[in-house]
Amino acid sequence: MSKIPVTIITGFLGAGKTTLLRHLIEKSDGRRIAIVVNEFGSLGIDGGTLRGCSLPNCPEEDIVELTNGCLCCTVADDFIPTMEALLDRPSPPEHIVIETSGLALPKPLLKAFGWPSVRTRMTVDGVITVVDAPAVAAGRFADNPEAVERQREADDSLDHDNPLEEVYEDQLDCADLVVLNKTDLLDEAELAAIESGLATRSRRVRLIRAREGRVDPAVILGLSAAAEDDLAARPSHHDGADEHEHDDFTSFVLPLREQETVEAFIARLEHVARTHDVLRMKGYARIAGKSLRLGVQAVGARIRHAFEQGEASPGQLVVIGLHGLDPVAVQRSFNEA
Ligand SMILES: Nc1nc2c(ncn2[C@@H]2O[C@H](COP(=O)(O)OP(=O)(O)OP(=O)(O)O)[C@@H](O)[C@H]2O)c(=O)[nH]1
Repeated sequence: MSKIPVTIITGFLGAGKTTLLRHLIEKSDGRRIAIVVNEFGSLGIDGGTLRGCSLPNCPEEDIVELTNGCLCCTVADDFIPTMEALLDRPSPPEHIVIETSGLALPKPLLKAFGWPSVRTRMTVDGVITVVDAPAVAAGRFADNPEAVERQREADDSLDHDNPLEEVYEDQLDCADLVVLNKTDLLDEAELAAIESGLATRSRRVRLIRAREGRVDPAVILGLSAAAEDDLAARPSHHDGADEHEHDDFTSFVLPLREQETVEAFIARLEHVARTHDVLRMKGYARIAGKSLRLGVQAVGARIRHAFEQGEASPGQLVVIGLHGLDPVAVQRSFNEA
């Protein structure tokens, strides 16, 4: 019996995983793909976005959401039973694509493919890591080495771990293919600088550029990497650790009342993004006098919005940031703008 190929799509918060996945489904040429989506934060916004595609080759029942925490930490309870249920369907999918949460470490997930109940029936075709090019260019994932050195000189007991950098590097070092996304937001010199930085990493993988996650499915599906057999070549900051916690990050949901205008709503979000170190916001709200709800997506200070179908009230906003981000202070900033 041939094994069902599984593609894992990973990448930091807001890099463009759902956008890429949506493009993949649209262009998949009738191939029956099941999607497993995992989110950090409790709302299931990504599942809703993908269901909104309404494509004949991706019916709603083929989109499975795992929202009970981070995939890499809930492998036994949630993930394995979900995969078994997909395999046991009367007509199993031809390909399975898993979108991990932006904070997930892909390696524990890869290890799960060694479990007896799935090992003989599935193989990891490839790990695709989506990189947010402007976030890398802005130094989001890298500390200034001189500043770290100064800190260490001042206090040599300092255990300096940058959680953003760790997650980003773990995702890169697990990849079979790196997609450098959002290339529309940088110039050629900036892109070339990121590419040469990535080329110095120990794990050499193919790297391609993309806008709006537009990558030919033939490039992404069918890598035949059998990644589960190749764990040793994929280093992780958490190798040797039994558990991986997400205490470095926090997520909460703000309820949103009806907003007077689109402009006023976006101004509130901009104010929050300026006032707090928010990594990611996504959600929706009802706008006075409009029948569709307004969906919003913010990555750092960059905000996009569009009217969309779906339940509009109560409006909700998922906010993700580093540990210590205070929901009360964020709500206050939102209200005061
Ligand atoms: N300018 C620009 N924006 C993009 C591009 N690709 C995606 N985006 C936007 O970036 C935001 C985040 O995209 P998503 O696809 O939701 O990112 P994600 O990685 O799935 O996010 P999480 O699941 O929260 O980690 C959205 O507003 C997208 O429209 C791109 O190539 N260029």
